[in-house]
Amino acid sequence: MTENNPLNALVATCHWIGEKGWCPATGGNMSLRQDRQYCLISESGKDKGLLTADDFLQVEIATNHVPSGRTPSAESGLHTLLYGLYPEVGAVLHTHSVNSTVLSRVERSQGLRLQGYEMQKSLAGQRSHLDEVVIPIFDNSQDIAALAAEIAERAHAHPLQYGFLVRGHGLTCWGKNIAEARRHLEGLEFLFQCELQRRLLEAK
Ligand SMILES: CSCCC(=O)C(=O)COP(=O)(O)O
Ligand SMILES: [Zn+2]
Repeated sequence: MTENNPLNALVATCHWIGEKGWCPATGGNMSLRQDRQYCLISESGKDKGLLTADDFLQVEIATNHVPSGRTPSAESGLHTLLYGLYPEVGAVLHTHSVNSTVLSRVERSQGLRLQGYEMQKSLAGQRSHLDEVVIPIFDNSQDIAALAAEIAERAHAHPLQYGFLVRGHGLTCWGKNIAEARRHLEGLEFLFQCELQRRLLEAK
């Protein structure tokens, strides 16, 4: 996967996500930072496994203004929140996998604790399975502005890393570029599957 053309790399990543089955129907949304002021976000209501470059709309990070007048993702406010909070974030991927949807409901606290997995090292800066990685969980809301405000509030107390879950909804994860966002997505999805299976087996 080349990032000589980041938009092409993002489109290829969307197709890969579609093949994985992590964005059924019209679920999910994806974006790419253009610069400090603007990002490109997928258009609302499309099958994200079939996106083309024309399906990405420019959105102003500070205001959510869309110069084209078209309709970007209903969850654009979560993407622009991340770009606004963290200048190092270069790409954001939001998916609706079965594992992220179920695990975020089974885990009733405000964070999913992952520990003991070698694959934690797929996440930037993680060096040992002995360390604990906590993926925050937020209750789902149809009010994206309110959800973004809640996430921002928690992020000020505990800076966000890698991704967060929205309960019964899915995963939003990111990276400094598309390759890193994609690695975080694949790593987290693997960890979610392991954790769900572990809980199922240990409950017997
Ligand atoms: C059946 S998808 C419900 C909306 C959603 O959660 C999502 O991720 C897709 O919304 P978008 O506006 O980005 O198409
Ligand atoms: Zn969603």
